[in-house]
Amino acid sequence: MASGTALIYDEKMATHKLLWSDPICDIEVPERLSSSYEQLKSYHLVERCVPVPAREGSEEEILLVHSLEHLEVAKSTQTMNEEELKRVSENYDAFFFHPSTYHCARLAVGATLQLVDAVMSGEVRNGMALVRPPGHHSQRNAANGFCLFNNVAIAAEYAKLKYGLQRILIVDWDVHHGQGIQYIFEEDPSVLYFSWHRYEHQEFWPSLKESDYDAVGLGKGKGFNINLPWNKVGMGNSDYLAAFFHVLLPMAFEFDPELVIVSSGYDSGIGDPEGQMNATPEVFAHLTHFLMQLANGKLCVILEGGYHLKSLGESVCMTVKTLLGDPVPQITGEMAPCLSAVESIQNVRAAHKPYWKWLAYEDTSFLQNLSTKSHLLKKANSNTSTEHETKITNNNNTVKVERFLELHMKNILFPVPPIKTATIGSEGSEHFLSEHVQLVKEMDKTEIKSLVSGFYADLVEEDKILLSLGSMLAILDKILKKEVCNGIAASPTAALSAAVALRHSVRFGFQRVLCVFVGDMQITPNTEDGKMLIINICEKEQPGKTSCKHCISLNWKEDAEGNDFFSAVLGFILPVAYSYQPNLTVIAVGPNRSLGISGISLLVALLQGLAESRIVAVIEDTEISLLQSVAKALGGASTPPFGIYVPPTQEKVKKIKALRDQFQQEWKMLQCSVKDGI
Ligand SMILES: COCC(O)(O)CCCCCNCCCN
Ligand SMILES: [Zn+2]
Repeated sequence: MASGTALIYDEKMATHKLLWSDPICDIEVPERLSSSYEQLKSYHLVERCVPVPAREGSEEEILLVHSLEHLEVAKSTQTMNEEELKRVSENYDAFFFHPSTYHCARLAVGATLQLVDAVMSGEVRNGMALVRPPGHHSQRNAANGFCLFNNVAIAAEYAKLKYGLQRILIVDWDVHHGQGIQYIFEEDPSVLYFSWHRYEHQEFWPSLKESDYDAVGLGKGKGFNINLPWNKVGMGNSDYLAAFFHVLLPMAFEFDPELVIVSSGYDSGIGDPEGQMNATPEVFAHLTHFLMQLANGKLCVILEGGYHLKSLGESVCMTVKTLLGDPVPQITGEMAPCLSAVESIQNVRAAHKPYWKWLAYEDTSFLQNLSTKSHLLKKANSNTSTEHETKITNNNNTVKVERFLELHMKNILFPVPPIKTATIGSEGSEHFLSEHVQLVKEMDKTEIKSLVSGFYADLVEEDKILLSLGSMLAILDKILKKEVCNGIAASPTAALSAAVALRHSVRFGFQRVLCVFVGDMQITPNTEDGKMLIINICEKEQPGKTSCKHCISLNWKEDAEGNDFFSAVLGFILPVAYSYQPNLTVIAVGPNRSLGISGISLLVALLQGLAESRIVAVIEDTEISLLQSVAKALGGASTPPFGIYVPPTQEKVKKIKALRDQFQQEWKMLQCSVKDGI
């Protein structure tokens, strides 16, 4: 498994600039690149990356996507004077040429391809290319929206040709629709293109009908083009996360890409004049973290838009920090997607139902009365601004946004704990030690007894159990004191250890502890005070135990063939966990687990997006291979293979839907459809 993060930057790409006055293009300034790079330096992130030089993309590489005519026109501008440059620019929508534009655009293509090579060759695991001019609007025969050559589209064609790839995922989180990419791949089933974009019912540029949710691809490409339109401004962290949980991630895991390329525009971030959205920089750490679990971690992030320099710089730093494997910062804001976002999510899921196994049993009955429904929604949306809208209006005064960004940025980049994972060097633990893991000295018996005597003392009759509790507590203490990021403890009684860990953490002062317990949970601590949230994944209904807000049991028996657990992880566990906003996560695996190792490892990897990646794993000491796989997931040494994808059965989809209906008022990140009767 490759390691390391590439950073590709060449200051020559800052030469391209607007020579005349043009209120549309004047936001695409050279400082976008230089200030992002300076910000990375100021957070000491440049030195932690593997520097990879840019190069000029060759004409042949550019012709993978563009016409010879387009190339020739671009080439001819190098010797033009300002008058001629202005004239040729006027042939395009929102584009400007400078004498250096052609050279810069070739560097942008070359930088992107250098990143693809570095990742595909295994020289690095992932990386980011800071490039301009950007690419996702440019088309076979036209420049458009500040873009001359389509860097990301060329990269996908290049990767297919050079590495024989058959499944490439492009995620476009820029706030504009990358219509260029859509046109290039809309009949191509080997490239899955996902874009969200400000749309406002086709009001917002480029105001295309084909940017709406029902543009699903053409011919063999049907189902491989995903458009998620934002019909209101002010979308925030919860809307973006909901889009990942309920649309992109289930598609991505079913597609199982061999490479992930991000059209990484940050104009979808707070403060940006183009996007007018509310999402804060740390959301890009979460989005990046999710995509790192795909394609064995092979992830290429390519800069597109982003025009508020401070917001852009912070978001770039959040992205690179996460690519480097640092803990993911706590997400801020109310975890509740707005009505308009949920409506778009519901629409795009319905549009894609015919093309995806995970959507086979999607309830699209709302389409029947869509005519009245969408009319009602539009009417409702037009005269009543949702909470987001009001926020954005009073956010509009840039002073407030600037102030927010100043304050917000200070405390984001918290000190990274030096050690990632702690465990006890007890017998048998040598299997799951890896270079990231630090041995923690055992607690002595008296100390343990005092700690444990408070509760469950009667349960602790044997020394063996006492010792294992001591080990777990020694590890847990390191995490609670933030000396390490996460830890793993083997235990003869996982249920008891988990219960002790929960109680100890709450007594230590952690107010919201999430516990995901896989298997039979003999002891269920009292969760009335909301300081714990327990999700118990077990094979069968526990008699007489009904789920409540803070103690949910999810009956799931994994399919024999492979991993069908995605829909539960993505559609239920993560949305509930993100709604709860825990500041510590305990994942425990007891006897009679009903999940496979790959499902549990994927869950551990994804749960690292919570609580600044603070996780303690408590696992039955007989589960040697599970201990190894979870230790790898915690150490970040490798993304656990998530096994063979198996779509959920109708019965399981119904089970998730029933739980979602039961809890979506409490845990609002579960919402992915507009309830009947607006
Ligand atoms: C990859 O390009 C990055 C980008 O998507 O941010 C470019 C935005 C172009 C925005 C053009 N606005 C035209 C308004 C016309 N009334
Ligand atoms: Zn954009």
